[in-house]
Amino acid sequence: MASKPTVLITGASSGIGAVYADRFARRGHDLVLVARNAERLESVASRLRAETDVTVDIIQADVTAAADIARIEERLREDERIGILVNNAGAALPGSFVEQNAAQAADLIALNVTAPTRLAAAVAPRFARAGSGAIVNIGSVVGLAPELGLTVYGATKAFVQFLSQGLAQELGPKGVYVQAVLPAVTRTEIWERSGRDVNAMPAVMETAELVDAALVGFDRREAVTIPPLPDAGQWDALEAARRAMLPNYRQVHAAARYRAVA
Ligand SMILES: NC(=O)C1=CN([C@@H]2O[C@H](COP(=O)(O)OP(=O)(O)OC[C@H]3O[C@@H](n4cnc5c(N)ncnc54)[C@H](OP(=O)(O)O)[C@@H]3O)[C@@H](O)[C@H]2O)C=CC1
Ligand SMILES: CC(=O)[C@H](N)C(=O)O
Repeated sequence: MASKPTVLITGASSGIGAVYADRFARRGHDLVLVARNAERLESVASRLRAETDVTVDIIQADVTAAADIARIEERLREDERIGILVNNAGAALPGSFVEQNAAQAADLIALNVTAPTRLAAAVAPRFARAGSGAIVNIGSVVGLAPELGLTVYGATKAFVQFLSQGLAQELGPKGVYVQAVLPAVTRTEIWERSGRDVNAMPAVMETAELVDAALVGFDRREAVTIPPLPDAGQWDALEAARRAMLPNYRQVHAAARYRAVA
C-alpha cells in the first residue's frame, strides 16, 4: 500500500480539477480521476504518468447519471487506498432565474449538490472508522453573495459550504478533515460553458494560483478557504456573528417585534 493516500478528484478533465490532479500527483499521491470526457481525462492522466511516478486511474462517468455515480460510490466505499476525495465537478447556468427553466435548475442541483453529497456519504463512514481521511468540496464565493444574480448556482454553492461546515463538525472529532474551498472568478471553461465571457470580468485568478492557495489552506487544515479574500478577519467576523445568534434561537415566544398589537 502506498504511503500516501490515493486522491479521487471529480471534474479532473479541465480547469481547477485538472490542476488539483497535477498538484497531488507532484506530492506523490496516486490518483483516480473522474469526468465525462474520457479523451481529456486520459490526456491529463498520461501527462501525469509521464511526469511523475504515481499511478493514475480514470473513471469516465457522468456524476448525475445513477449508474455512473453508483460506480464511483462503490469505488469510494471499497478502495481503502483512497484517503482524499475532492468534490470539484460542477457547472453554472446561463441567464437569470426567469430565463432558466426548472429542468436546468434540477440538473444543476443534481451536479453541484446531489453528486458531492452522495460521494461524501459514500466515503465518510469508512474515513470515520479509519479515523483519517479528507474531503475537499469546491464551493464558490457566489454562495455568499445573493447580490450577484446567479441565484440557483449560488444556492448550490451555499449548500456545498453548509455541507462542508456541518461535516467538519460531525467528522472532525473522528479524525476526518473537511475543507470548503470558495474560489471567486477563476479562468476556466465554466464561463464559456455557461454562456459568459470570463475576459469581461474585472478580476480573474488563474487556476494554478487558486489551487496552490487552496492547498495552503488544506495543509493548515482550514475549514473554509477563500483564496481571493485579502482579510481573513472578515470571514472570522461573519462566523463570529453567525455563532453569536445560535443561543438566541431557543425561545418559547416569538420576538417582541412580531407580537400582535392588541
Ligand atoms: N471557474 C470559476 O470561476 C469558479 C469555479 N468554481 C467551481 O469550481 C469547480 C470546477 O469548475 P471549473 O474548473 O471552474 O470549470 P470547468 O468547466 O473547467 O471544469 C468542470 C469539470 O467538471 C466536469 N463535469 C461537469 N459536469 C460533469 C458531470 N455531469 N459529471 C462528471 N463531471 C462533470 C467537467 O468535465 P467533463 O465535461 O469532461 O465531464 C470538468 O472536468 C466547479 O464546482 C465550479 O462551480 C467555483 C468558483 C469559481
Ligand atoms: C459563477 C460562475 O460560473 C463561477 N464558477 C463562480 O463561482 O464564480
